[in-house]
Amino acid sequence: MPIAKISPSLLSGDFGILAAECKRMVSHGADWLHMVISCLTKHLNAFLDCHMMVSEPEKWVDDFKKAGASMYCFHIEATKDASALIDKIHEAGMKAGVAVKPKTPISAVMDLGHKMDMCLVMTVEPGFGGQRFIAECMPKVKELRARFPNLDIEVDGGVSLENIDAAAEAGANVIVAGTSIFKAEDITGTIEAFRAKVNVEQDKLSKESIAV
Ligand SMILES: O=C(CO)[C@H](O)[C@H](O)COP(=O)(O)O
Repeated sequence: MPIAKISPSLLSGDFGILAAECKRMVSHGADWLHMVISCLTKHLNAFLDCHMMVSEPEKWVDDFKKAGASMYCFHIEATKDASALIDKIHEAGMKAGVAVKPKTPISAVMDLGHKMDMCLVMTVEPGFGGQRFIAECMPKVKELRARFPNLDIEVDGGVSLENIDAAAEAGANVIVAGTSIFKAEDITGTIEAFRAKVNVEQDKLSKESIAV
């Protein structure tokens, strides 16, 4: 049962982020959650980016904070008041991420651009690893990056060496990868290739914004 993915990211320093996939954990109850996240924080000094693929994301904020989560990323489709939920997450002392499913227009989160710490643009339907990267989501990343040059933008789902160029060129700077990392012959080399591509594109974007 995969519960954590390594995400090479600009946010992350040398270790990468551990993006906990919280749908399965939540289904096992709060004790299981505390066990897994507390255990990770005990043994790893990593930024814990928790992607909450759950309904009623408001319910889990305090439990995740207690367990040691660094970022609480909820789905825009799962809440009626995203702005209030971001406030609640910040008050609890975590960073707030907002995830958008492939069919949800990016306009759904544009008003939150100055408030959220990260936007996760899903590149597969949430559910399971090993799906095909949906390249049609890249214009959403591009639009978000054009409007918010300093926002962390994450992509998650089917990301691999074949499509990292498209994601990085669109402006994504936080990469979640499961299959392409864990099935790679050279895991370190694959993470380094992701990181290098993201860094090159982020440098280009920051030079462009200075020039404007
Ligand atoms: O969150 C997920 C789907 O909901 C997966 O974990 C995500 O798609 C990453 O896995 P892979 O890189 O194998 O696609």
